[in-house]
Amino acid sequence: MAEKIRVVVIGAKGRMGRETVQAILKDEELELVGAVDRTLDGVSVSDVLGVDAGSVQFSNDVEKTLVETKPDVMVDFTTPAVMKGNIDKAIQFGVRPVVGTTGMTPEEIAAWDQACKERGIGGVIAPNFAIGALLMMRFAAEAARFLPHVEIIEMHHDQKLDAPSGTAIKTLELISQAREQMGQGHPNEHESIAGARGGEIEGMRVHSVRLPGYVAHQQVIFGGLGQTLTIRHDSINRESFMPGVVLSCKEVMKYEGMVYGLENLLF
Ligand SMILES: NC(=O)C1=CN([C@@H]2O[C@H](COP(=O)(O)OP(=O)(O)OC[C@H]3O[C@@H](n4cnc5c(N)ncnc54)[C@H](O)[C@@H]3O)[C@@H](O)[C@H]2O)C=CC1
Ligand SMILES: O=C(O)C1=N[C@H](C(=O)O)C[C@H](O)C1
Repeated sequence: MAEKIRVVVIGAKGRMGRETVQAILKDEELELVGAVDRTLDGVSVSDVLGVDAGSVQFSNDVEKTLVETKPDVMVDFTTPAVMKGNIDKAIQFGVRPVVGTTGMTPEEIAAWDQACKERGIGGVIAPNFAIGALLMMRFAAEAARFLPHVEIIEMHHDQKLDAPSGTAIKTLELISQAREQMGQGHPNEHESIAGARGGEIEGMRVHSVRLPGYVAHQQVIFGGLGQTLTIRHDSINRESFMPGVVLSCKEVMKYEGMVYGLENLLF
């Protein structure tokens, strides 16, 4: 049998991290060799997460974990503030980053792409790993060719740090590539409450809702003459992201450079 792909998970005690640990443990081609989270050091992953992770212990030190466990792949589900340093370290040690954490700039992605190529390794940055969300983005880009007036409402749990979501930003990027540059709405519109019209990317408005009860949801709403079209995706739990995470851990072994968007590995 081929050697397993060795994976460490950073942010392993978080909502996405613990789901990822379980998905890796279930997959026959992947091996969990390390788990990192902020406050945990030398504590059994099995004990903390209630799974059978063998002898793998938590560490609170990304660099030490990368050096000692020599993984092929580092999966990051942490925070916008710490994810960047983790990607830099992974590339420095020749470990392929698979990043779900949102909140990076196009310039940073371009620099990591260059660094991965220089190191001869692949990387994945995926604002959303759920196949339904990728299809939503694809259909939205297609719809924008015919109905170019568009706004997004994204809805997430109230513990999310970044707004708008990485998925909303990626959707608007894909739409702006698909439609002609244009203005939207009334040129003289005025907000009597600041922020009422949401954020703006290339003339398109995005509205972020944060409430308990939500997981991850997005509506892309198009308006045309006498009609509207709404494309909606709902992640009703975090298992929805796992096939994409597992696929990325495998595909990232096969190329060089940083891929931004799982659609580039799927479609
Ligand atoms: N790409 C995708 O499909 C998805 C992406 N996300 C993104 O993933 C990120 C994480 O989301 P959640 O799991 O919901 O957050 P969370 O808050 O539940 O988990 C983050 C974890 O990172 C740990 N952490 C923070 N600083 C750390 C450090 N310096 N070193 C090691 N660990 C550290 C925290 O202790 C926590 O356990 C967010 O940016 C979110 O937007 C979430 C869901 C899906
Ligand atoms: O924080 C989350 O939960 C999610 N974050 C990602 C994003 O910002 O788009 C992906 C998904 O929406 C869940």
